[in-house]
Amino acid sequence: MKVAVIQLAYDDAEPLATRRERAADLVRAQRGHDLVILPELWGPTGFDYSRWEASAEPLDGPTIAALSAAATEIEALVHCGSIVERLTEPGVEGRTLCNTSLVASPTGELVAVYRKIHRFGFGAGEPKLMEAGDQIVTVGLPTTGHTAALSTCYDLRFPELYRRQVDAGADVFLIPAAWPMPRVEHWRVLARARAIENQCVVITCNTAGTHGGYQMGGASAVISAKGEVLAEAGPAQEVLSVDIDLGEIGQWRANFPVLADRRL
Ligand SMILES: O=C(O)CCC(=O)C(=O)O
Repeated sequence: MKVAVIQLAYDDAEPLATRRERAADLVRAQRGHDLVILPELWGPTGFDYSRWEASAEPLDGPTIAALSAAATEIEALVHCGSIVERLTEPGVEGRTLCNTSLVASPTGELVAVYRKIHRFGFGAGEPKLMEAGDQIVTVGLPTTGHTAALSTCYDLRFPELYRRQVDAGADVFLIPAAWPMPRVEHWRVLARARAIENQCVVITCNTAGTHGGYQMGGASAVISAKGEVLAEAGPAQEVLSVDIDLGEIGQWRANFPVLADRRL
């Protein structure tokens, strides 16, 4: 499976419509890849919370429209990163926003919707303004027989989520983020840990640039089920293009069957 990881850079000045067009162009430029992935909240911004209300959109809004058209054009599965979703009715905490990841199929259908379970902000940002998701979400990787599970940014700090994804049949983790530079070592180490402990391929897609006063960490990566870093981006905008041998996951799990030794 050939994957393109689009580590998008943005700042506070670029209008959302321009950035959406730029992201769709970047996806279109990845013809020949089976899977393309964008970062978390690349449109509304990860850290300028004041923009979230105005940039919220429904699941069938302009972001999925632009990116599902691009997915159809290049016939790839496209993880659109995440949007600020406008829910059709208030959730259990009375809010109408969610940090929601979307996946478009190679024929342009919306095939996965994941609402971020662990909200980041310690009382501000997501916990204050958004509902939390409560569903494990997986998506089949077309023609491969493998299954990817979705999570977002701060979720990476909660290993129990990934065990549940493994129990749901996942052997690939797709993790978009807006992870800041001061904690980039946590990002790198935790991504490798999730790969090693779960014997899963991990594909992370972070943001670059500075917005809302926060410098983003980059270091998006593709990590094998053995925990080898197959490719890693630097701190600036960059597209990683990696051919992953998904067959190695089963071989590694058979040769070193650590998951079979779990004590539940
Ligand atoms: O956990 C962290 O250090 C960063 C998390 C984050 O920025 C997010 O979830 O948006």
